[in-house]
Amino acid sequence: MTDSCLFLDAAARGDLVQVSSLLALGPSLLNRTGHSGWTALMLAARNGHYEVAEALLSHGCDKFSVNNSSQSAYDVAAFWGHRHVSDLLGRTGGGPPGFDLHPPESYFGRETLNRLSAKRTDRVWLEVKQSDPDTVYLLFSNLSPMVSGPKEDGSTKLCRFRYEAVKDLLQKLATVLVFLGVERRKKPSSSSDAAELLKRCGEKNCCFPKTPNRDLLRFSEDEAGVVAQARSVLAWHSRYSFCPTCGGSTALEEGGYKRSCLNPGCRSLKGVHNTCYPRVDPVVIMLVIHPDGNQCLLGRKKMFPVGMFSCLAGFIEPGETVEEAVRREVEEESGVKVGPVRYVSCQPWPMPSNLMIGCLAVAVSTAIKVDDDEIEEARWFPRQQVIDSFRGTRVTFTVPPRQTIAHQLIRHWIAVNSNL
Ligand SMILES: NC(=O)c1ccc[n+]([C@@H]2O[C@H](COP(=O)([O-])OP(=O)(O)OC[C@H]3O[C@@H](n4cnc5c(N)ncnc54)[C@H](O)[C@@H]3O)[C@@H](O)[C@H]2O)c1
Ligand SMILES: [Mg+2]
Ligand SMILES: [Mg+2]
Ligand SMILES: [Mg+2]
Ligand SMILES: [Zn+2]
Repeated sequence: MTDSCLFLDAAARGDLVQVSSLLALGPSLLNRTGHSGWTALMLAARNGHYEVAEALLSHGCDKFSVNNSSQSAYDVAAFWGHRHVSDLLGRTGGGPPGFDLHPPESYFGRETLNRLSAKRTDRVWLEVKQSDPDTVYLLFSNLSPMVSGPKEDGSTKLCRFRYEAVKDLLQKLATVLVFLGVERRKKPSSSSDAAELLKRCGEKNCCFPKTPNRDLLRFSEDEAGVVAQARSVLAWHSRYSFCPTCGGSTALEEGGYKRSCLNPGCRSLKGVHNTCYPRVDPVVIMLVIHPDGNQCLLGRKKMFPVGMFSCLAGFIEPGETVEEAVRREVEEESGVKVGPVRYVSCQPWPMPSNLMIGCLAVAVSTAIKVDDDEIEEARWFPRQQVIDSFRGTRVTFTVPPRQTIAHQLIRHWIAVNSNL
């Protein structure tokens, strides 16, 4: 083996002693490249060898150089999930311009409220807060929030009300009241603010939108998180009005976060039962990457807008891990077999109450056979074709809207510049 090969091999194995001694003899080895343009730093990054990466950096190696697939060492570490190494290397801008490496905070995922869950059992506190002139109320009808807009740019805003405006509504038997929390950043409140809110009660432009899938994507990030929380809890109330254990009537408790059975003999009253609390359904959503690293698998359901392709997704079944659910759903829906699975980020999806668990998954087979019941078509899309779709140049298909985790996962893959 040449010194160059020995050096690259030692870096890939994480052999700090050999890396250091070879460097002492031949400092020019530092930025030497081997197969496919990989440097020692990239190989150390690939296998998560922190100390070797640190030593190479301290000798002044070029951390910005890229291999034949345009990956920097940072891209390699980030793709393989070696967070400690990618943090060490810092952001290098390895992905194409316009593609951020870190997946952005998810739409529906921002927590602007402190839920103060401990206060849910404090009836006196809740009652005082109910009539507090500073308390803000949001109204929902058939799980749609009352909004003003849409404005010219298509965005909408939640209509906010004060106690005076809603106190009659609160008396109605059918009204479900949920305590969402207190604002983390207290906005400077002024009397004119309160007057403004009251005035909006009769605002002409307010309405309850009818198409949740589209209309719920029109909020600011701050409001989307509140809408997701409220809508999922209300959806649970609307579907679980009777006790799932005995079919008896139930009463709202704990600021709208619990329904207790009114039948004194019911088993659900003994011990803690998840049937009494709002439910969340975990769903895996995954971008499957071709074994060649340069294509991804996207599919379309019949109901999708014409030309749109998205990540495959499916409900996690009882007794299943995230990884197993990813493998099962991908094989069911596309016939493709999946090996390694890595979690990327998640998104609450309030239609009605899913938690989308976003993963990258590496395929170990490539033949596609779709499940016709669910998927109309699934295809391998080359990286460049996906980039073109995002950029709006030579568009051959459309990606889902930016508010969806599907969109963010695909973007993330482009940014990490994967080439296995
Ligand atoms: N945010 C996003 O980017 C995004 C993208 C894709 C899908 N989604 C959401 O993910 C959800 C699941 O995806 P899918 O439809 O492909 O799942 P899926 O592939 O598991 O198929 C859905 C079918 O599974 C059955 N099912 C099993 N458990 C269920 C449960 N708890 N609730 C409802 N149906 C259940 C039903 O027969 C249903 O028709 C969808 O409801 C969709 O709203 C979100
Ligand atoms: Mg599915
Ligand atoms: Mg399923
Ligand atoms: Mg499925
Ligand atoms: Zn019961």
